[in-house]
Amino acid sequence: MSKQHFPQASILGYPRIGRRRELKKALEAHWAGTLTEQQLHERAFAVQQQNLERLVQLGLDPANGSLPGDHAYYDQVLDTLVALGAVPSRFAEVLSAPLSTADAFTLARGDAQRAPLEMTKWFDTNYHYLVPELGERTTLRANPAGLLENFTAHARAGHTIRPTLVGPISFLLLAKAEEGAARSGFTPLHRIDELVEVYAQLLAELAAAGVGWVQLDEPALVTEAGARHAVPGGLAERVYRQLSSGPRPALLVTTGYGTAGQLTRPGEGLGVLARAGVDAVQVDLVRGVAPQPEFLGQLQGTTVVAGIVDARNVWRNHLGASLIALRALRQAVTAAGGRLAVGTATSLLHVPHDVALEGNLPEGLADWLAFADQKVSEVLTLATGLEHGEDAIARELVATERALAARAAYPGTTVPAVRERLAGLGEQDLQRPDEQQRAAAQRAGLQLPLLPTTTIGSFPQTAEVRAARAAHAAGTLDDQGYRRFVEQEIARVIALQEELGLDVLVHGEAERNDMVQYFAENLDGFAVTEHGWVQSYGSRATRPSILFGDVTRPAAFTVPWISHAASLTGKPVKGMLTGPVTILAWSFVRDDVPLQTSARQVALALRDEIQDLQQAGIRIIQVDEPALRELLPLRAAAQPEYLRWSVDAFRLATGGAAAGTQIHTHLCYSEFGEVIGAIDALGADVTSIEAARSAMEVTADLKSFGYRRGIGPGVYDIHSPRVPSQQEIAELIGTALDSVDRQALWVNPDCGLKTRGYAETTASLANLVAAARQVRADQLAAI
Ligand code: MET
Ligand SMILES: [Zn+2]
Repeated sequence: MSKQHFPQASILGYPRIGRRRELKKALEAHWAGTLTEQQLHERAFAVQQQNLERLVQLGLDPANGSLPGDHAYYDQVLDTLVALGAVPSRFAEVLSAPLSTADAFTLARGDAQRAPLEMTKWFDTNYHYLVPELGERTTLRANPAGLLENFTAHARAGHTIRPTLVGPISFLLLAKAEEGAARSGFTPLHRIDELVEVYAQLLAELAAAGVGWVQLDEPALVTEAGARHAVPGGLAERVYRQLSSGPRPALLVTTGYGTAGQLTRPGEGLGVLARAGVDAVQVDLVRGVAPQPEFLGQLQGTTVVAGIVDARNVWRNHLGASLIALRALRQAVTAAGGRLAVGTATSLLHVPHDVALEGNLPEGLADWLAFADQKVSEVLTLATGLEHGEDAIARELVATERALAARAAYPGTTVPAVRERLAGLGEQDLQRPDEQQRAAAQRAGLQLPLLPTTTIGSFPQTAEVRAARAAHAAGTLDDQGYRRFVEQEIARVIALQEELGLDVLVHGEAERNDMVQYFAENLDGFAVTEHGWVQSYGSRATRPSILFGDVTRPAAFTVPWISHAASLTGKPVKGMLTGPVTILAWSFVRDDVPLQTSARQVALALRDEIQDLQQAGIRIIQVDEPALRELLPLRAAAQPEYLRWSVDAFRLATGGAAAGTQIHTHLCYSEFGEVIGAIDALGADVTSIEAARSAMEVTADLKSFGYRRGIGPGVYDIHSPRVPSQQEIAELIGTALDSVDRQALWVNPDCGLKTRGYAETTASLANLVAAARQVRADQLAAI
């Protein structure tokens, strides 16, 4: 069978939330009951249509399959689950295939009896997907209705979209074994043959309905043997041979987020898919390695889609360099019997819609940036350049060179004083006094009880708090009025904590819209956007800051709030900082200096802040690193180097703290097994860590690692409004005491409380304090 030619220019996916977050608003209105399901469908369709119209306006062909059909109300993994009819057994009582939109929301949000599907980060990004649950008998049944309806509706409006699904291998590798199923050694991948049948059926139905192209995303193909999501050798070939052989639309298989197959043989994985029969294969040239001619083999007319435009960062593409790379690749691909097309490295889901929406960026910055819409234009420009030569895109090439030169020459890009300070650092700057000395000084200075209780930092962000911050940002509340408001809020939170009887207090973080953006706003070298929203999960989006220059700290910025809190109580107040890795992980970072250089710069700014906090008399300082695990490279070979510099950045930030200053850190959002060594190497005196949902598993891991310093495994899950009982918390503390020395154990929630309401927060914390007191008394009695 001769292969279909994939269009010369396309993108793998586009932001789904809408230029003004229309989809978010519609979803939330629907969940709140003010929008019917029909109205939700209409609004969502309108958002999709607006996006498609925009893409056509930017130059994508509306008819040849270059328009992505990656719409999802909540998550693309969830939609794939729906299309496969893979209803998790624990929902089988209330849901059955074919699943409706309402059913999908039940899976995503849970119901009174059932917790929602687990959510976890999509590869090394800040996007969260819902984790499918599969057992030996989970039903699998093709459910093409949603895909077909969507395709047909858009076709009627003149847009031929390319329906997109997560591919079978990635779907199973990202799924988890159903509880109970895990015991017999079952893994979801055992179901691959049945699942491939279901995909084959879906493809057949799509083909019958006139769908021209389907995109199957197989990012798991970039992981390696031994990794968490490892793909067994030979599997991709077998699966795609089978999928290619039946009746089907033309197939594009994407492998974004790295290099498919073995890193040492770039191009081999691509060749395998090509020979298996798929029509087009996309490769990630940004995070991955360019295919080498000797590994490609015969491509048999396959289109190779060169993912050359970065879809995870916001910088303008260096068109000239890209064109050179594309030409070299075209030569290799053509020699191997393939064709070359141009695309993005991954879906543009990871970047905001449009730079043109921004009105308040620092001078010049807009011209250096490319959000989704600009990236679409870049893909089109590169495709034109590749086909018709440089002259055809001369204007764009010149504009790019000019922007890059202006960026390099901008005074904030390289700040000599920062570079000199970095160059002067040595190992001694990362070193704190030895542990025993620290422990003794802190014991004497802090006088904490056994099993000290504390919280992770933020208190509920009420509508009032958000309104005051918005009024201040809009200029309707002046600085003084705002300061007074935040100080009152701090006083309220301090009084509440005293009343509850917590041992180490926090100021509550009312002044922070977001734990990263607040730091970006107060450090030079970062810019914040107005409309730069990026989907994080479901209806939630974050607005990452943009790091564009060397980092400096114009003035102490947390000190006034923390000292105010400390002035109101006799108890220790914990200063609250966000760590260097997390600040970078949740921002768009520079592409002109190594990430570790930026991490050291941020660390120095935090080091100065810690100095100032100490000077103000603050004796406990927490440096949050919830994203430490998130940036861990997918490739094992790259992990040690990352862990070295990320740990060093934390140590640089905290290395100036005196022996008597207790440094805390906080980690959440992940499985920590793989990075326990790094957590230990951070050297924090106390580490609070998410643990309630995994029944304190992490404490056992820490024990077997030999971790000995303070540890606060979270004893209640703050992601749900449920109030844990005193008994339940006491039991969790008991479990933790099986692995943790009582002198080292702290009692705290899993994470910050800012998304919670006051009623449940107060009740939960009261139970937490009571439970700690109960166990404390038992322990003291046993001594
Ligand atoms: N200090 C922060 C808070 O309490 C830590 C959050 S970690 C995602 O909100
Ligand atoms: Zn947290």
